Amino acid sequence: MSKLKCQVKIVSEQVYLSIGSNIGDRLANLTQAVNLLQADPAVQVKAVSSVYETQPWGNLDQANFYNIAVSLTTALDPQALLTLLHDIEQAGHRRRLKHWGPRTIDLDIVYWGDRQIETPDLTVPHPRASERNFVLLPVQEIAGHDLKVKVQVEAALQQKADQSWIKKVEGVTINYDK
Ligand SMILES: Nc1ncnc2c1ncn2[C@@H]1O[C@H](COP(=O)(O)OP(=O)(O)OP(=O)(O)O)[C@@H](O)[C@H]1O
Ligand SMILES: Nc1nc2c(c(=O)[nH]1)N=C(CO)CN2
Repeated sequence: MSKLKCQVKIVSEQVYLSIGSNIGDRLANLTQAVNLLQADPAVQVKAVSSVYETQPWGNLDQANFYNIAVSLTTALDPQALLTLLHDIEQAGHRRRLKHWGPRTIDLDIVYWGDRQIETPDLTVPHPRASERNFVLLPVQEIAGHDLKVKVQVEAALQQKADQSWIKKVEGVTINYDK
């Protein structure tokens, strides 16, 4: 009798990232980050939102951002994904100079399915996501049939906590290697 080979790949629930840039070529910085995510064999990018130009949040005295949301599944655990995000920030020459200050690239984990994660260096859902239009609106765009995320985002938007402006950049998309 021939042996039946069965390959099981364990993937996560849907993970949502928020990615932002306000130094240098913002579109190129975002595109590089998505390509580096997709290049990791343990990551499968599922959707990328439109590119949004957004008013700086928290520290108004800096250039406008480009922001996107990305959904993905991954075989990495949360800590390992955070390490990958930090590696991608380093590849994008991210400098940690000022709290909520200008940056070439910034990647945050917004939601991980409906999991609550609390470790010394990782809190999910992201503790400030619900206060940020630049996170909520791009995530809402790609939530699709993900009802749990849709409900969370809509509840946060109804609170209207964030008055800052956000607008879609027309005619621009993130081109990544699918
Ligand atoms: N959900 C999360 N996603 C990404 N980083 C997180 C998260 N929760 C906690 N952290 C921790 O936050 C640290 C600081 O992150 P970072 O310098 O990008 O903050 P920030 O983007 O300036 O501010 P904010 O956290 O308000 O977006 C990271 O090194 C990471 O350990
Ligand atoms: N518009 C906008 N403002 C911000 C952003 C960002 O990505 N977009 N990131 C911050 C720190 O995470 C602080 N402020």
